[in-house]
Amino acid sequence: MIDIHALMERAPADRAQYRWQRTIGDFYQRALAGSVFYALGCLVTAWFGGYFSRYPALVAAVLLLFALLTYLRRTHRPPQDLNDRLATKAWWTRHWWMVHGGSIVWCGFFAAVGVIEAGPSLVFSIAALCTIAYTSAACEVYSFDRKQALLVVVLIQLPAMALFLVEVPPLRALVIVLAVYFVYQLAHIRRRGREYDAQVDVEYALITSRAEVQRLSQQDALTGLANRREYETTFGSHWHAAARQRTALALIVMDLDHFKRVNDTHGHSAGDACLRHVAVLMQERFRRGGDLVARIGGEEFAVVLPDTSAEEAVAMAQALRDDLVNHPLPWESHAIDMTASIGVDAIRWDIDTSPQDSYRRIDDACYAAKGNGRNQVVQAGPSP
Ligand SMILES: Nc1nc2c(ncn2[C@@H]2O[C@H](COP(=O)(O)OP(=O)(O)OP(=O)(O)O)[C@@H](O)[C@H]2O)c(=O)[nH]1
Repeated sequence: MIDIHALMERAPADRAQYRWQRTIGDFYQRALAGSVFYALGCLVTAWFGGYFSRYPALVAAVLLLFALLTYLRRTHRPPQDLNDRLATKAWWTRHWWMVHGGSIVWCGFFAAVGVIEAGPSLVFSIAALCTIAYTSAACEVYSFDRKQALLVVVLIQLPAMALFLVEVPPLRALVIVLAVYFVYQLAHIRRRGREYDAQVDVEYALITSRAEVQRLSQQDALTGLANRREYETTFGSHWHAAARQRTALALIVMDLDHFKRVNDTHGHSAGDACLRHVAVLMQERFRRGGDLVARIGGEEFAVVLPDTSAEEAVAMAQALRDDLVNHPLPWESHAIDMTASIGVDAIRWDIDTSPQDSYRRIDDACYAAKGNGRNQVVQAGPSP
């Protein structure tokens, strides 16, 4: 069964795709009960008309067909992968055939009742009321596909109405009433179809704004890197997964040197440009899927490196330090030089007992790098 909330969580790529997937779920669920109601209408009509004894073969055949269609509609589930366009299209077409099959069977039964009764009897009125109820329900539940909804309404009644018009003159008045009601139903299908689309629009707007809110809550607005919150979540989950499997995980903590001077000398917007420049250099350096580059403070950055040994991480940190030195930021007529102090290490499973422990150790190494004269990489040792 397709869960609309789950569908909203997964947020399909675009609105058309969302509508398509939502419609498949709605179609399956809304078509489930249809044949049961047809069967009920047939039972009531047959009961009051004494058809069980007079026309047992007709009643049995109609009920059997409805039972079969109920079974088919229930078991014909939508494909698991709703992104599989071909499979969903094929499912869609087959499912409509099942729905139209029910309409045709009812129309045949309705026509038979009209011919048997040969006039507006109580039994015929029951069948006619059922027909009106079914067409009204079809306008309502199948409005997500206006053409198919129209076809359902046509197939349920129009062939029988044509037959009555020609073969059963006492029923012509009813045919006229049904024809008038049919015009109203056309308008009803259009209106409900528009409402369905409007509802999909609202849901999709909700999905996209929720995705945007989530993105903003994870992203640093100035640089576009992950923010501190996202870093903590990601590093925490990598840390625990790596601790369970005893795999390598490394962390780099980097603090820009004398950044206050950049602001004081060149202005705050130059400082902002430097931070963005550093972010670009870091993203270019750490491209491997799974690596996370984050801005975790004003001029403090972190890089989470899964499956990375201490030696590899130290080499990467050196390369990052070199990147900064070799790529000053072009600013107005000159260039702004930047250096950074960097702490780095792989998680030490013998001494680190939590992600916070690991961070503290490596952050201490970063400050040791500052203390040693800045513009250098220090590999963290055990906490003092
Ligand atoms: N332009 C800009 N500056 C920022 C931002 N966030 C923090 N800063 C500045 O970064 C500077 C950090 O200064 P300090 O903590 O003294 O560090 P520092 O000058 O880099 O000196 P050391 O870390 O000791 O090398 C401050 O001047 C902050 O105003 C920001 O988003 N944009």
